[in-house]
Amino acid sequence: MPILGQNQYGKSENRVVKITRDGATHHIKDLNVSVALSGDMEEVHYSGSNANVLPTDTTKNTVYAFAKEHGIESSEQFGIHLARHFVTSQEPIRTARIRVEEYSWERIETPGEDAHSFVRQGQETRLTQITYDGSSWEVVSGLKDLTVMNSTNSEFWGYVKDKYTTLPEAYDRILATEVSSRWRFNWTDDAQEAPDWEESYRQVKKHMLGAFADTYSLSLQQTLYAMGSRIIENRTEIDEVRFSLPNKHHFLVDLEPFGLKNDNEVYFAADRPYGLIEATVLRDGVEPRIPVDLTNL
Ligand SMILES: O=c1[nH]c(=O)c2[nH]c(=O)[nH]c2[nH]1
Repeated sequence: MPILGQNQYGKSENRVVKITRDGATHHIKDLNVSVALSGDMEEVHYSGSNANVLPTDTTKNTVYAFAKEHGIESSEQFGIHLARHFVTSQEPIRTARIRVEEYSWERIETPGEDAHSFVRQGQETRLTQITYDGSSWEVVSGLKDLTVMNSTNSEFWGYVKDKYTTLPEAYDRILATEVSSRWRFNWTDDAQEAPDWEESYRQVKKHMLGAFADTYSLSLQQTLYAMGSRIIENRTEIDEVRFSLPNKHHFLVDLEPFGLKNDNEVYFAADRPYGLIEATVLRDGVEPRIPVDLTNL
């Protein structure tokens, strides 16, 4: 008889918006929450017995009920509450994995006292993934779609050249990328004090952007390592950072045919193909756990 391999189930992409009303000042948390549960689920696959199956519909309801009962302090805190609930309340459920995408809203400043108008931020999407097996936690947070550019302080030269190489060496180029990153917290058990998740996110983003801006870059690889190192060196709660950085190439346009000199001013922004630079930066002595392919996380 064929054997059942890894399996998980749950409701994906529960869109939950929580408004907290502090008088006339309102606060928004806007999340996309995906629940994946696993445990003693052989029977439902082998015979169709649903005796161990908490319906995916119930997992959806739990997300909404928890938004009311526990509030949404941070994506991480919310995910931790949910994961703990599923594992501790249902015997057959051994592991819960909660993924959260968070969309941020910026307040529209108005002259009056009211503070209930918002504009969706066009910047990054914040991410977290919580995994709980009843004894230890793994929290991997991150972001995607954070587009950044340096209009100078980037070079690329001295690379290998073979008979197919045509790329001219660049001594002053644009460096642009759309950052996708994940970072793993070293908080793993309830006995340790949990990090301040909101402050941690703000600081990680600040260090990431600071290192991108400050690094005089000889390659995107070097910039990536600088960004990761800045986080590891400044944030003791984080042991591992992974980046996937598409090199958003900007090619100088040849304006000679029009009798014009292009003095590093006019570029063609290519969307594909793109160089894809990916790496993990780790605290010394730590084993990597973030998957190599971030699209799987
Ligand atoms: O920063 C870069 N790294 C590369 O590996 C590379 N390869 C390439 O063609 N351009 C670049 N730029």
